[in-house]
Amino acid sequence: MICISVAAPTVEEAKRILASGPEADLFEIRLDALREPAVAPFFSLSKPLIFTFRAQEEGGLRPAPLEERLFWLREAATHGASFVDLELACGPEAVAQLRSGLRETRLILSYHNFQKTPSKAYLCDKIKEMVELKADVGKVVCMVRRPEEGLELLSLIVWARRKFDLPLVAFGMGPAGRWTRAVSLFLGAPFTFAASRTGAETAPGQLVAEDLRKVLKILGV
Ligand SMILES: O=C1C[C@@](O)(C(=O)O)C[C@@H](O)[C@@H]1O
Repeated sequence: MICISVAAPTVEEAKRILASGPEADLFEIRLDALREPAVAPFFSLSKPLIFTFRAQEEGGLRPAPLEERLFWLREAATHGASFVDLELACGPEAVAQLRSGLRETRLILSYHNFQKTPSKAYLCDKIKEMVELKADVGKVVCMVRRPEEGLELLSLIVWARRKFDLPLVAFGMGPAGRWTRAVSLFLGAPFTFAASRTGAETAPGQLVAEDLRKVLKILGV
């Protein structure tokens, strides 16, 4: 599945992207991008929604206290979000607090590293923590400099499924990681991220959804 990541300064603009994204199977609403965060206006759409209020340390577009971020994720869940995504680094207390308020909404626990791909052992520990904190889906997204790093990230998808039965989104950011965004789906990642159009990328190396769809079709997903 392709998830179009939507980082727009206003609700109107974000909704325009949602209305014009036929390639998307789901959308990620980046609340940290909105000048005035809101969740309710997004629920007129029939496609599943992920809400996240990304922490600045992991690529968020503005600083916001943890309490504010948790508040908006809880709001999103109350309105019927399919997923909420919180950084694992927020810690067990914040995760438990968010988790206790979820009904149907599934919890994504995520780890992003915009500098580098840490060692596999380190990333496996992060995934173990995600499992311990009862993530429904895990996510590990790191900057890759060499194709081998991309390969390591992809191998985590298989490892997490075999060892913990955890659906894991994992791929590499940056130009050297572009291929991993497509290939991750072959290895069982539940979804991958793409941009709505050129210029609307929310992370380095993101492909435009339309192009990604073509690649997947050629490769046979
Ligand atoms: O985790 C991810 C993946 C991402 O960083 C990317 O590289 O496409 C984009 C983010 O918006 C999203 O939350």
